[in-house]
Amino acid sequence: MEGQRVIPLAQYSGVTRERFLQDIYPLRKPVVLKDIDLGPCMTKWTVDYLSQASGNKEVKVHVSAVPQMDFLSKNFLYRTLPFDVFIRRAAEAKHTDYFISEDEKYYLRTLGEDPRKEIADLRKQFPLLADDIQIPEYFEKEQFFSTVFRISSAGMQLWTHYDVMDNFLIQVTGKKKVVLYSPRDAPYLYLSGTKSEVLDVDEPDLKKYPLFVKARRYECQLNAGDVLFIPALWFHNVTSEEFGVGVNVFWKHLPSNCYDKTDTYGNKDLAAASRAVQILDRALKTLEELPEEYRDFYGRRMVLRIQEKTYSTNYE
Ligand SMILES: O=C(O)CCC(=O)C(=O)O
Ligand SMILES: [Fe+2]
Repeated sequence: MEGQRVIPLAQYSGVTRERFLQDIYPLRKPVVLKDIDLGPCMTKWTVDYLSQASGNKEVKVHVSAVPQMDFLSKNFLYRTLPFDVFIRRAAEAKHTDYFISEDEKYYLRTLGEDPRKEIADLRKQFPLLADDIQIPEYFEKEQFFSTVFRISSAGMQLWTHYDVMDNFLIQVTGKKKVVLYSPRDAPYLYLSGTKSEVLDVDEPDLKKYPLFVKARRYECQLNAGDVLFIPALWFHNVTSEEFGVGVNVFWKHLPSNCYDKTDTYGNKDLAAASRAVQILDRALKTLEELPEEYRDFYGRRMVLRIQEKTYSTNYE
């Protein structure tokens, strides 16, 4: 976007668990951690090796004719492929076998065996490969939620969204550009559930999304070996500049009973948040019983009350 200010993320090198927990985690801001020992995956995870290690495991992938995936127009397909076929296609620019076109793009976000009930865990779904990666466990064992493969073709862009768990996005191979927005800027992102309708964050349609200019754009480049800490609720938009293999680990920042028990992706709103939204919907339905003049009056007063009671004064 013309002239928009970009706020670079802070970067730290060789951060230990102790330092992370003391100095970085409490700030609840995204940061890039460099030079962390991620284990043998850093040299081992070539296309050939990945294909051989877990080749015949079936994976469900996103396939798109264009690099910018669009959840509104659904310009992508879901297809199932053996892991080795998927890896080869994601790594090549032109395909001889394809679903849509010879330059279609691929994206994999791994799931549990039964995606509705089971949570993604590399140790269960890819045990051989899981041994190659040393996940920075800068949280208690009980807080662990999931480990997810994020593998994409060069150019692929994933829409802006938030997740409800804390997250380390570990870039093992390839390069990514990640654009982030604070949870505070949610009012400017035109949300549809957990996703932003502003798909093109570089050239947004400002006639359609005029408030988007107010969203402060944080940005980082992830190179092989980098780990991005994404706190829960921080929006992220990810573009793979090269074919690359990433793994992300979600963990629970709050006590387990705060989360939705049916959440297998790490992106269902907290149980109390969903309940509050339902109650608000009922209040809105009730306000419809009033004539416009009164609805407006009580509506404005309720907004004020919500602001007074919920907004944090802890602004930067
Ligand atoms: O890197 C990607 O492909 C997306 C990462 C992401 O959305 C996440 O880790 O929550
Ligand atoms: Fe995410």
